[in-house]
Amino acid sequence: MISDKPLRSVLYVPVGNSRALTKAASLACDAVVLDLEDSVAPEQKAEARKNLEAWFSDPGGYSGPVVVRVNPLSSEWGAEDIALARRLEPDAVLLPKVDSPRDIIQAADALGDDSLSGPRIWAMIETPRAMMNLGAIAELGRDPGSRLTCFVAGTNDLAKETGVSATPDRRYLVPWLMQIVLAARAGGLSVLDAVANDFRDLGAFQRECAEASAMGFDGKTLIHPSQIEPANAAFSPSPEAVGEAERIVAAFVVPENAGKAVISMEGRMVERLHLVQAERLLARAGRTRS
Ligand SMILES: CC(C)(COP(=O)(O)OP(=O)(O)OC[C@H]1O[C@@H](n2cnc3c(N)ncnc32)[C@H](O)[C@@H]1OP(=O)(O)O)[C@@H](O)C(=O)NCCC(=O)NCCSC(=O)C[C@H](O)C(=O)O
Ligand SMILES: [Mg+2]
Repeated sequence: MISDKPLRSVLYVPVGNSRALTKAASLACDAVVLDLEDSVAPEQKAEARKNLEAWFSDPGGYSGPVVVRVNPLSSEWGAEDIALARRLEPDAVLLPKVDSPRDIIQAADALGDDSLSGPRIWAMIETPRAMMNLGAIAELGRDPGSRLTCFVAGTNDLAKETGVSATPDRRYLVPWLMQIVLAARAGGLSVLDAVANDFRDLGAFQRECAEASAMGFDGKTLIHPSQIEPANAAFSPSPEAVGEAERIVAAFVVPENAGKAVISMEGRMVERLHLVQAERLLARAGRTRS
């Protein structure tokens, strides 16, 4: 979350593409990632920074959360990108190719001395070293001064760096995706699934979103406007889930259940931890209702 906002659909917008930048204001995504990294060719990096600055001075009516994906700090563009982000103050900076906690600490320092204000940091988990260091990176989420608030899976780079086949059913990637979710929760972080490259096959995309929601992701990163609506639907609580949550809350307030730790409801055991889950789901439903 950026504060308490949902992150069901987070759209990458290539900063080198002015039509796409203009389009952002008309789209129903929960957040945009203005991308200075892989969607911008090396010779267009300087121009893209200018586009980014111009967009910040006139976002064309866009009023949602804004994340800027910078180039890796170790690259020739990283320092200038992060200095620009410090000046523009987006809600968050997305750091690609994070390998270790040191990358986050270095970026947090570059964003300013007062780490409790200014942009938060989202970390892309897309390198073998990040996978091996997941626990230590996630632990930074427990310290608000680290700025770290979100993990974003990057399966294109993970497949490239490991040689794993990115099959349509993601069977070889799913174990790593589950580790990313687990680590994010250990660190109190939000967590977003990777992009689906085949943006014309919306049937496959819906299945991937349903799977990602069941895996515990808060939302999905997207590359095309056609993916927004299916992602919003998949990561919003279903009417059935809302109905069940309401019945659990109601069951705990009836006088005969007052003070009980465990009750029987509709033939199954319901504990107070289920009440906490139900209350969370209802809060999420309230935020995502549109
Ligand atoms: C994939 C695309 C190159 C397809 O572009 P195109 O063929 O132009 O699509 P359409 O003609 O269908 O577009 C229709 C209109 O929608 C606008 N559009 C398209 N994409 C976006 C977008 N991402 N944001 C905003 N608006 C968008 C078009 O401009 C058209 O508008 P109009 O003409 O006014 O009607 C293209 O979709 C694209 O470039 N997508 C983003 C690519 C990107 O950002 N890639 C980097 C992020 S993914 C990544 O890095 C993965 C990760 O790191 C990992 O390792 O896994
Ligand atoms: Mg990547």
